[in-house]
Amino acid sequence: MSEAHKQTGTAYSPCEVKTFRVPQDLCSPAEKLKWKGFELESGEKLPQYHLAYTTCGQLNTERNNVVWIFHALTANSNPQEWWDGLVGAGKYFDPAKYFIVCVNTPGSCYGSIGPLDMNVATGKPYYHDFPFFSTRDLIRSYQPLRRFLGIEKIHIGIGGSMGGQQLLEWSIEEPELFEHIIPIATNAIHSAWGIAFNTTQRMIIEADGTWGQQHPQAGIAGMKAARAMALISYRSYEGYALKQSTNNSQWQIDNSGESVGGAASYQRYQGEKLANRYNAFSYYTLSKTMDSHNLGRGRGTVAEALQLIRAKALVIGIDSDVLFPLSEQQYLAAQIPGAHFLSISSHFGHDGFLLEFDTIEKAIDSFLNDNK
Ligand SMILES: CC(=O)SCCNC(=O)CCNC(=O)[C@H](O)C(C)(C)COP(=O)(O)OP(=O)(O)OC[C@H]1O[C@@H](n2cnc3c(N)ncnc32)[C@H](O)[C@@H]1OP(=O)(O)O
Ligand SMILES: N[C@@H](CCO)C(=O)O
Repeated sequence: MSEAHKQTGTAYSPCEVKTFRVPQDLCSPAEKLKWKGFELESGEKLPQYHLAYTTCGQLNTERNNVVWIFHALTANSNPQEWWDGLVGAGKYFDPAKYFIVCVNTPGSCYGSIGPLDMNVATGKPYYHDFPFFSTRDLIRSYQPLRRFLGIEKIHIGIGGSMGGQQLLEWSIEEPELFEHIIPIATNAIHSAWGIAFNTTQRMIIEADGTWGQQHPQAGIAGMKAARAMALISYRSYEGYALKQSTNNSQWQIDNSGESVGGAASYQRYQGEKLANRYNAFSYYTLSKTMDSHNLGRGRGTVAEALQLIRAKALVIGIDSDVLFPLSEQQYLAAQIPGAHFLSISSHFGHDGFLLEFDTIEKAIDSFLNDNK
């Protein structure tokens, strides 16, 4: 454990976003001495990398109050911003009780090593040459941070979608680390259907004439269209009908025949909304990370890999999720020893894991009480 984390105070500590640099911040001289670069599954070696991470609350003296939250495709390391119904003062994951940790995924644009960072080998930003991180590489990059934070056990690991993929990888890589895991709307291996959606998004970005440029805004129009297309897989027919229908009296078309308002403007707005906070390079590379997800790679079969999990597991699915359908979570629960399965009813489809706070909170609470 690092000197900085030997002091375990009891005072409430709000969320703080920090940067962990490897090898500079490796916690022991022995670890520093052993450092020969971070080897990715691809064989590429990074001489250094950094992670943006958020901690909320404090590690208690027994070191048994850790909640590690994994974010999905486009979020950042602060779950108070995107899981505000579950994380924060007075919420289920209250920093007064738990030491909450969340790391921004490498490849993202929210502080961890990403495509707009400088490549030390060239002195220029990586852009298209950003090294490919698999989901397994992501969790391996978090391991030195865990040691730095003095964490030997994680009481609860939780994450949805790509966050759940990382959680499952880590639960297999270090089976004794997690006491409880709650993978939500996720899978054991990324499906042909999911890869088809992600590949199509990349094709849309590639079709943007600016994509070949070495510029932070390259491919941004493509990314807007890709996001709008992907949103259809993140939501559901019912969700659109509920929120975006234009009834006959309100329905209008402009002179070119384009619908005004409703789903048409919603799709455009959502593309713009992402473009205001993200870049096409991160979106492109992280979609490939998601496609690489395969718990069985190098471990026999997917089923054999899942059977290595030792944590108590609650697997949650969302009944209207067309991207990660319930059959994927039913499979996880059938293979993880002793796992429980719960289907949540929601109109929000896959994105329900970011929106159905009350139901998710009740499910977590009852699971933890039953598994004390
Ligand atoms: C640094 C960061 O910001 S990271 C945190 C944010 N992002 C993440 O965590 C990533 C994961 N989150 C998400 O994917 C999304 O935020 C979700 C799924 C949680 C919710 O999606 P949202 O877009 O917020 O919700 P929703 O689909 O209801 O859309 C609401 C927005 O669309 C707008 N909107 C709704 N209908 C329409 C329409 N017909 N036409 C135009 N705009 C519309 C609303 O005004 C609202 O705009 P606002 O976000 O600027 O206030
Ligand atoms: N809305 C989610 C989609 C993938 O789970 C995100 O942007 O992270």
